Amino acid sequence: MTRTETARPAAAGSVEVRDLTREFRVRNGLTVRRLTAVDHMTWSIAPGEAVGYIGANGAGKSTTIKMLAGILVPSTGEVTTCGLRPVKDRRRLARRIGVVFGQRSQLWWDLPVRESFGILAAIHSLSRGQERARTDELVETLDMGDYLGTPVRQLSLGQRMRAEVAAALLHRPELLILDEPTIGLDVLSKQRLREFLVRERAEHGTTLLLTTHDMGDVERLCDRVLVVDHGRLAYDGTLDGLGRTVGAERVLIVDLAEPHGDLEVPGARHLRSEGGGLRQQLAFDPAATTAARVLAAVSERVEVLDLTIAEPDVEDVVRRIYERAATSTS
Ligand SMILES: Nc1ncnc2c1ncn2[C@@H]1O[C@H](COP(=O)(O)OP(=O)(O)OP(=O)(O)O)[C@@H](O)[C@H]1O
Repeated sequence: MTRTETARPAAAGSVEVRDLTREFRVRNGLTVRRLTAVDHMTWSIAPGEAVGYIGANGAGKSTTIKMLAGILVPSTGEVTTCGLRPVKDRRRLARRIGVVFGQRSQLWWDLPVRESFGILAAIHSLSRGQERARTDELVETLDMGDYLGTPVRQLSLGQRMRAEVAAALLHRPELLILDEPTIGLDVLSKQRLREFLVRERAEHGTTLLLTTHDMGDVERLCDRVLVVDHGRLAYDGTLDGLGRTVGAERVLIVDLAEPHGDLEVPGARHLRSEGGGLRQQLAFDPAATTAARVLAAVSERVEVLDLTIAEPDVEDVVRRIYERAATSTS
């Protein structure tokens, strides 16, 4: 937290969800059926935590987030965001949270980025001085100087996402909610955005809640993971714990100097070979061994020119959780 900031209230950035349910009426021809998108969920997030909210397509993530932000009304149950009732206190809440929906822009499409920031600063009643100081800080850390004068519609996806995140953080919210912040970004843009978010949290103690299908986001940014499955909470804990719970594997991909038959090394499972054995993939359980140990074992046998470590895919992890849930209830 910076020295210039005023003390934050006790509930700063917290979220509390109790028995939260949201149903939709879905029309199919002449029939209307009820769909439970969020199903009696109970969990909370403490001030300053960084939480990944993950689950398969249609699991109920966006619906939950919309209720936290006051965009959707719960069917039953309770939600408290930063100590406020999101729908009733929506305007007060808007001053205390920042929301980025990857697919939807909060910027003015035809205006230069700088002007969008100016409008948002006015909406949040920032003084000229506050606006300038905060914009300068965000422009520098997010490296946006080159396109501040460019209309939003002309920005690349990576540039626009940086501008979206800056827009959401302009008023220095206690809670930042990001829905798929890195979707469609190239590796460098993802890395930049993640580094920025890590720094922002460290400096301002901002609570972070993000939905993502990219395990890298969760790994780099989150202390805790909530997994949602068909509107219900399926897991609450650390990412390591999640990997252990479902036995999520990582994959070491090695490029060899010479073609070689399928590599068999202790602690790893040969997945596939390509290029006549020049590139090989080995799966390993990060709870049981490390990438360094597997690589050392490979290097004893062959000369390695290059390597990559593939993270477990979030969909894969989530699928495994469903499989476990299905077998434990059958
Ligand atoms: N306005 C709506 N009307 C009817 N059904 C809806 C509405 N919004 C969401 N749903 C349904 O609710 C369920 C949960 O949707 P939601 O968008 O919350 O999922 P999600 O986990 O965010 O998925 P994704 O990862 O694809 O974004 C889905 O079956 C979806 O079709």
